[in-house]
Amino acid sequence: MQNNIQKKRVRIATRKSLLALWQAEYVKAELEKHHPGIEVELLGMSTRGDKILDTPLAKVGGKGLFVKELEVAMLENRADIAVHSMKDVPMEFPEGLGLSVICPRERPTDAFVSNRFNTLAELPQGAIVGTSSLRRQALLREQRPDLEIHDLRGNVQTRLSKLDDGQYDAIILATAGLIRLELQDRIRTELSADICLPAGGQGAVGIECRLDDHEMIELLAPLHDARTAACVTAERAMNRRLEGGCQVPIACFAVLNKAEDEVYLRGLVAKPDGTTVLRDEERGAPENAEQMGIALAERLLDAGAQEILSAVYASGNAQA
Ligand SMILES: NCc1[nH]cc(CCC(=O)O)c1CC(=O)O
Repeated sequence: MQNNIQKKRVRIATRKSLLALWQAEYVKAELEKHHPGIEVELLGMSTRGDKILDTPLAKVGGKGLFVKELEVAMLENRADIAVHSMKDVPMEFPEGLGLSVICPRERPTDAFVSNRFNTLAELPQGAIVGTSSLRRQALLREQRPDLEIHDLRGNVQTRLSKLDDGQYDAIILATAGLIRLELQDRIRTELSADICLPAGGQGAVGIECRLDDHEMIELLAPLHDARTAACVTAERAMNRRLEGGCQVPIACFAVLNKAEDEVYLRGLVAKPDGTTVLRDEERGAPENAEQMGIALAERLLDAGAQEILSAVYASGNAQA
């Protein structure tokens, strides 16, 4: 195939939240940097996840709540690519679509955000903490069974304004989103991965496109970060084997060492009330990231994860 790229126009499908727009603008700027003269356009869209705001996220159901409408736009050729938070991207793609790029990861941790307290340990008995993620809920309860966890929906700004209204003593948000929106001043502490292991893909941005659009795949290639991709591949393989996404009490987080020859993957499956947290880990070469994720998932299943996940699904507290 020849190397001179013909395509000069790229339409990016994106959600309209400030965080989604930041991510789409980031991809636009990167494309413009690597391909001077290219024309990049943002196509803002609402997804079901954006529209249903009054129901706890874990009960809304349906995979890919935040991505489906963007995928339809690509399949109908109204858009060329979609930019996603990897945490929200389902394990399987519609036929003809796939991830072609994973961008360099932002900080992957969760952040403790409060107007009155500096750390989780400082919270008084029975304090109210806002989060809509079963993973965060379980891991907070593991540390502090006395806390009251209340649901918290909406985009990052909405969640912060609910905190400021006094509805919660503290809330937990992804550090990456706060940094991207220049809201890092709101972070009191970053929760360590030992306490609050991140969700698979957290902090990473991915680009989905039509798999037969070879010109687009070639255009996007310079945005790919192989190091982040190795980590996210291991995390997603674990999630896929557990059939879990970000709406079940599953966490997985991989790091690559400096020599770039070893991936260290940690995973867990928790009861939503935090009384049981099954943790395990795996190390291996980046080329084996996928197999590592599967192996870790299978050990967790053997250790009792199947039972925990079946109970979560049966209670209707998670999307299938
Ligand atoms: N589920 C919503 C979502 N998806 C991605 C991020 C943060 C950015 C990222 O992880 O890349 C957030 C908000 C949050 O969890 O605080």
